Amino acid sequence: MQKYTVVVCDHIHEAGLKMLQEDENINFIMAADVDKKELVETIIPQADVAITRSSTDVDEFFIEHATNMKAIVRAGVGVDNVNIPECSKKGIIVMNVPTANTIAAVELTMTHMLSCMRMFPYSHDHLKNQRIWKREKWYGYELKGKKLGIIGFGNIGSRVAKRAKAFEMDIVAYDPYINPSKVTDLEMTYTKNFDDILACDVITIHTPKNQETINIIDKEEVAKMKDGVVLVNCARGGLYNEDALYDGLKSGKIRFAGIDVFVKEPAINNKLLDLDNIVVSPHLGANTYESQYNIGTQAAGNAIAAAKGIAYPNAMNLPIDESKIPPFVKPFLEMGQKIGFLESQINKSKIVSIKVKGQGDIANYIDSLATFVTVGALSHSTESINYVNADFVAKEKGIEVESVNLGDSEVYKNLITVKITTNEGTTSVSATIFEDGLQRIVATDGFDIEFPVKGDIIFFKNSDVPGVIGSVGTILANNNVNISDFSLARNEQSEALAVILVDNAVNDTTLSELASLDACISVNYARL
Ligand SMILES: NC(=O)C1=CN([C@@H]2O[C@H](COP(=O)(O)OP(=O)(O)OC[C@H]3O[C@@H](n4cnc5c(N)ncnc54)[C@H](O)[C@@H]3O)[C@@H](O)[C@H]2O)C=CC1
Ligand SMILES: O=C(O)C(=O)COP(=O)(O)O
Repeated sequence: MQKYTVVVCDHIHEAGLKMLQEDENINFIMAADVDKKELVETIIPQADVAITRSSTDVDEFFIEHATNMKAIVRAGVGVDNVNIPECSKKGIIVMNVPTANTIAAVELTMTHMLSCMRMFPYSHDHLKNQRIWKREKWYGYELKGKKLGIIGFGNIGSRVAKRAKAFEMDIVAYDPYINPSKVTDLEMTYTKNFDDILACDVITIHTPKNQETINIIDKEEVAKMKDGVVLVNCARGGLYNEDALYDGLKSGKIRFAGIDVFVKEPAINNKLLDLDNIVVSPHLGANTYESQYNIGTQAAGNAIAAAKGIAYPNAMNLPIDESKIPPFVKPFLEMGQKIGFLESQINKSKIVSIKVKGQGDIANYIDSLATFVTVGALSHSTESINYVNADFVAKEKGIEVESVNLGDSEVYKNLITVKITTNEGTTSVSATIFEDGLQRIVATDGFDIEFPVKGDIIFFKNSDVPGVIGSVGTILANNNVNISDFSLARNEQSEALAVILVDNAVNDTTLSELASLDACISVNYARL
């Protein structure tokens, strides 16, 4: 029985572990307590799939050792510690579990916000640990009537907004990547001006960590804020520059901060911990039983599916999200791959360029189509090629891949044309899919000729003189090759092309005999 190894690199809910344990095709290794260097050097090389959380960096060191890896499942949302481009180069699919911990992160954000307003952990400590009853020391502020600036209005940010509204806060949201109505429909203020956020009483951030968002709040932004502002960060360390945060808290410009995440975790030596006006938690945004149950079971299910090659839910580096494409696109992608494969067999030499043109609605998916064509074109020369690394492999091999959207199609509803240039020449194939689902090539190398995209195909090009078809038929018959379909076309240079579909594989002797006919210009053979 085929067995796949799934390595669990960080702690996930036991219900997820049970799923892995009970699947007879899965050999599961629990490595959450293994030292990270040892994990990478000794266990990761065995893994078909790894499940990780924020404690395991999927960096170059990790990826270098992931010699068998098909997929990585990030059991959570943020993938800032996963080097996705390097994974793509190696053909490793990266998946996350995007919404399973939303509520946990939302509720932790509210916890921090309220804790900051009432200095709750400090009054708690005063009474519980220091046994001091001093009510006059602990005056706080109310959320009601305060302006809350939310940076990032996605799954978490938008839900924080709804809860804050229930506390009668005025919400101002900054997120350039959403439709403003997502905010205004909730009777909240949408802004494109970041200064509007800086003018708020309380600011919370819920964006991914990337080049655009790192240090989105730095010294300059803190300087523009209201005196006594409260800052909350339950997204990622470094979105608020930690030095700016420290200085702002130290000076009192920032009255209080609620921080769940740090640039370097575990953050036991972070200087922010020395301050008296900060509430901290050790990256607990996702730590509820409900959320960890959801994440653990979803991550395990997705890891099992990926290990078996059945599905890659929430894959982040596939060329196309299959759940979001209209049904007519997928057969075109499959056909594009077949055409790439077909053309690579006609000119068997180094590919220099691949040009993919689309007409009709399919033209909107031309980049994805180009990826599938590339996979097909390189599949016999590059064993490790797949949809994830196709673009990188092509670049590495110096192959120029171009995709062109030609807009509307005149004759066919949708038409794709694939032109592949090698050191030995250029081939071009145009194809469509008819209403009945039939995949047909409708032109090749300037000949208008129609034939199905399947089977064993001989391309016989000759000078257009009498008697050639008979001779071709005789050679094939003498070699026991049965013809299933025969199409013929001529061009203006008095050349003819016969595309002959045959029932069985054609050997080199047969092809040489065909090539030796006087009228023959070229013979090519492809198997799909
Ligand atoms: N502390 C914790 O344990 C947890 C932290 N997180 C963090 O929270 C982040 C957000 O999570 P979700 O809301 O689920 O993600 P999401 O993808 O639903 O929302 C992110 C939002 O940020 C917006 N955005 C992106 N760049 C922006 C920019 N430059 N300025 C303003 N807005 C921008 C996006 O348009 C999107 O609406 C995650 O990326 C993760 O890093 C998530 C879960 C738990
Ligand atoms: O899902 C996220 O982005 C989180 O930050 C949660 O991280 P964790 O899985 O708890 O290490």
